[in-house]
Amino acid sequence: MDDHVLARRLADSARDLLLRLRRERTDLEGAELGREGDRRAHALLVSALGEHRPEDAVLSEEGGGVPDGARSGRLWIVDPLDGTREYRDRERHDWAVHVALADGGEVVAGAVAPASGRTHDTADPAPLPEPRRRTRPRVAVSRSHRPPLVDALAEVLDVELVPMGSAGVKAIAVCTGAVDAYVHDGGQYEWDSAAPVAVARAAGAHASRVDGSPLVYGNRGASIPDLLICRPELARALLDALSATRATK
Ligand SMILES: Nc1ncnc2c1ncn2[C@@H]1O[C@H](COP(=O)(O)O)[C@@H](OP(=O)(O)O)[C@H]1O
Repeated sequence: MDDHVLARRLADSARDLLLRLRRERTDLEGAELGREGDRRAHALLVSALGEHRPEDAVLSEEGGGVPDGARSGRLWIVDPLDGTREYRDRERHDWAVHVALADGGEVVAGAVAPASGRTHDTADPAPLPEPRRRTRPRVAVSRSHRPPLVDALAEVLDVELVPMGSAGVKAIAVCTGAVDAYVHDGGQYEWDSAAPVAVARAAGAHASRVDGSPLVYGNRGASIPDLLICRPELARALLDALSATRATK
């Protein structure tokens, strides 16, 4: 099984486990349900990676820190449950499982398995749909950690902000054309963005830091606090507007 197919199978298995857990464990609510989901999906992913890729390092939101030498070698970066807040609410479907592989600091494979709808991956990526004739670009933004930078962006560029949970779900929204961009700032970790970046790039989208610099994985501390994923034809305009916004902050 190649890395792309493995990423997809693991993300799908963990997503199925999380859906089953939420359906069957009606005794669990709120934070307890989120914790149990995080714990069980993490255990599944780490055990399967140990079986299929015993030589590779693993970085998980629920695991220990960044392994030594992670920046130069092969590093699986997983978020067993992205959008934990949304998962706790049985009515919501904006959460996902992320599985990505970085090699030498670059993401090279990945999958995002959302609670509903199809898994997006690097094994069989669908290209971005043709640009729609919209007057205002739609920009996905965190619903619970809304960055001031994005509100400031909306003051210099005529965009519609679309709040939703989960970085992976927002990246998929770019891939399907439901939105044109996803902008984040103010804090995030490598497991939040690695798989979303892998699948968005495989579909032909632009992905970078908000200042246009490259996304490099396997860093000590695992922090990558900001992110821009967007349709390629919007990248220049958004980067220029973000630069103008940051200059006036
Ligand atoms: N300011 C911040 N600091 C740290 N993590 C943040 C953050 N803003 C968003 N995140 C994380 O990024 C992921 C996507 O966020 P959001 O759903 O708000 O868009 C979530 O991961 P988890 O759900 O895996 O904890 C969330 O915790």
